[in-house]
Amino acid sequence: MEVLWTVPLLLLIPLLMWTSSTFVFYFKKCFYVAYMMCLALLAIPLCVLKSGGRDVENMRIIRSLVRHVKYFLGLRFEVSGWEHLQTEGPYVIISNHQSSLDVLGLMEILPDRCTMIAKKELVYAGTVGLVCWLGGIVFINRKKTSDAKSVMTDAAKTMLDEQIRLWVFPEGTRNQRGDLLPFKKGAFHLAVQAQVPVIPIVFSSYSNFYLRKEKQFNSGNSSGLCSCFNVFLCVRRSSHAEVLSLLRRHQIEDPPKDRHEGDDVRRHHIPLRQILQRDALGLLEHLQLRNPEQRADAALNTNH
Ligand SMILES: CCCCCCCCCCCCCCCC(=O)SCCNC(=O)CCNC(=O)[C@H](O)C(C)(C)COP(=O)(O)OP(=O)(O)OC[C@H]1O[C@@H](n2cnc3c(N)ncnc32)[C@H](O)[C@@H]1OP(=O)(O)O
Ligand SMILES: CCCCCCCC/C=C\CCCCCCCC(=O)OC[C@@H](O)COP(=O)(O)O
Repeated sequence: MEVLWTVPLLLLIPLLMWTSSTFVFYFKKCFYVAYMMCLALLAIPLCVLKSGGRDVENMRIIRSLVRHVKYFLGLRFEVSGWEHLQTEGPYVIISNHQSSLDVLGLMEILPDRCTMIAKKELVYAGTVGLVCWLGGIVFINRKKTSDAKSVMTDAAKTMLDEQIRLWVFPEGTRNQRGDLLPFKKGAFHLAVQAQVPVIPIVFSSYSNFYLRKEKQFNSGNSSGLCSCFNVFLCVRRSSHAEVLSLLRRHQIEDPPKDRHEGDDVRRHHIPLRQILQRDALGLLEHLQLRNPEQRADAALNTNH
């Protein structure tokens, strides 16, 4: 009896996938969340066996478990600028944040001994939350600046003591408007306090295949094999000397002279944002030149 119901239901899914883009959107999103939850369930014992608990080394396991998920969603990555990540010691990575799908791009290039700063709510996300904790993710309470600041100050120390790299989304929230939100300052304080380089990474706009409001999660590729998901990652390493010279070039106040004065990093986010925008634009132009049919209109806008 149950079989009689199951068969048409199973047939209904491909039919809806074929006919309704909204269904495809929800199906892919649900699949993504459910599958990540299952992968996390698998990752938990592996992490505990490997490290006995919370440890940034667990990110290797998480990374290798997550990397194939893109194939199920029909996504593909193109990465440029790898060489800038091949740098010794700790650094802060900053990148734009469009969606929870960023996790896939992040895991694609995640360097060893690198973990993230995340909102504290994520730790309650079931098995995914537990895995985040096991992977050494630093959780902050965005509603309590003083708490978040002290957690990040501790993180600066841990970075140096344990040679850890930290990935921060300086916009502080997801943003799919095609531009960059004004940066929060924590990532730059972190870099100055730990005296480590900042490496900006730019994910090109997802708008040619993923639109949350319009409920679109397309394959977008006429070949029908998989969607053409071009995430161009522009990785540009900027040492403090570079940041400071940029500050000068933009005629922003004199740069701090040492790490204590360097605590005052209010001004750093401005040139770094420009770097992100300029690099993203450069890459989007490149994308458009190679694939003129693709939209580059969601380029990070330069009017900021
Ligand atoms: C198999 C497995 C499957 C499962 C798979 C697992 C997936 C595993 C991947 C997960 C991936 C996660 C991805 C998460 C993604 C997010 O959760 S994004 C949301 C969380 N991230 C962030 O919020 C970014 C970091 N936030 C910041 O840095 C913010 O600055 C803070 C610290 C929260 C404070 O924010 P705010 O108060 O709103 O604003 P802000 O203007 O920045 O700061 C206020 C003042 O504090 C000062 N300040 C800020 N920070 C500091 C500081 N550290 N020291 C001194 N002063 C500071 C500022 O300078 C400013 O003062 P003024 O200069 O204006 O005088
Ligand atoms: C008890 C169950 C709760 C279920 C919660 C669903 C958990 C999601 C599960 C699988 C997705 C895997 C990737 C998770 C990483 C999500 C990172 C993320 O995107 O966090 C949001 C944060 O950047 C900013 O949040 P807001 O834009 O300010 O809001």
